Amino acid sequence: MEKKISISQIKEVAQEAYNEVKGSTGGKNADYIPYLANIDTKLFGLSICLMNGQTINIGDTDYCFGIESVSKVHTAILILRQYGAQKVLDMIGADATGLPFNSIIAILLENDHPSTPLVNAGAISACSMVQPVGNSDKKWDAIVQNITELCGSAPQLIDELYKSETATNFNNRSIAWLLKNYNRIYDDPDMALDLYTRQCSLGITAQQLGIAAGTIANNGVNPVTKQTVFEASLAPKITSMISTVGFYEHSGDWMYTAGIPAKSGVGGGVMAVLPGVMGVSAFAPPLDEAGNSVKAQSAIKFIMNKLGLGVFNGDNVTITE
Ligand SMILES: NC(=O)CC[C@H](N)C(=O)O
Repeated sequence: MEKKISISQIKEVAQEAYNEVKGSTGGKNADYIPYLANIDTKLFGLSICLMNGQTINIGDTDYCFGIESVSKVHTAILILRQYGAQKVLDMIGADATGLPFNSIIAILLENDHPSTPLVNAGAISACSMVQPVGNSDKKWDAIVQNITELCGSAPQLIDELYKSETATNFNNRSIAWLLKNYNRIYDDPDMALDLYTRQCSLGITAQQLGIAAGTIANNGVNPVTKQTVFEASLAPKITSMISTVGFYEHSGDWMYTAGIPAKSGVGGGVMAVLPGVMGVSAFAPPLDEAGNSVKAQSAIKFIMNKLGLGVFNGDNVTITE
């Protein structure tokens, strides 16, 4: 069905979502990475990027927080750009795990397969695939360049977070070497792990993530810079991956209740993609038990439900002035 929504309606509903959710006290900061435990729990930002390049920003949308697992989406896009959809499917996979993001059992259950680039195992594997293989500095440049293009501006490494995470990432070290054992690491395992840890430690704002989500929603063309970042045919590939596993073991509940593919990070960021309509990002540090920001989920769900939007609704949505 045809559905028309005005920009002022979106602004109003976004403000309402923000006001509604702002005071909620549920969840708690990630504390297995010491840096994240100390971030102000009250920070809250909400950002929407429309296909005409207009952004709507409410609250702490300029605050630079740890991108963490949201970066898995960006680097999945990078390897899709470098290898194409079929190779990514063959070398990593595109399956849901139904298990926590750092699960080792998931690797064993999938018959040695990292499942998807959007859990820790597949993300470390993705970092190992980034070209040029064998050159850590150039791989890092490619990762940062790709994120910069998706967001329309550069992320900034949070050195303290990088150190904090490197000093405590024992589970991820096991994952990297287990994958090596199964021939699912395509470069040096320690290098792949370090690149993964570093990309998770990049600082990003909700506004930047909203624009990256908007770039995916806009079939690879950044709505703000107008740059074609990736081929349009890759957009449904990345969106399907986000919808199957973006919230880990809560992904099904999320799609059922909110109707929008979204990816979380333990830094409190969430990036959500409504193809052809908008990118939405929200940031607030306290997390639920699966590592997804409580306030970000509530705010995005509120917007979707109130506007009657969702990828499964079958509507042809037009945004009017
Ligand atoms: N879900 C997340 O954001 C996890 C990212 C974090 N760097 C980790 O590997 O544990």
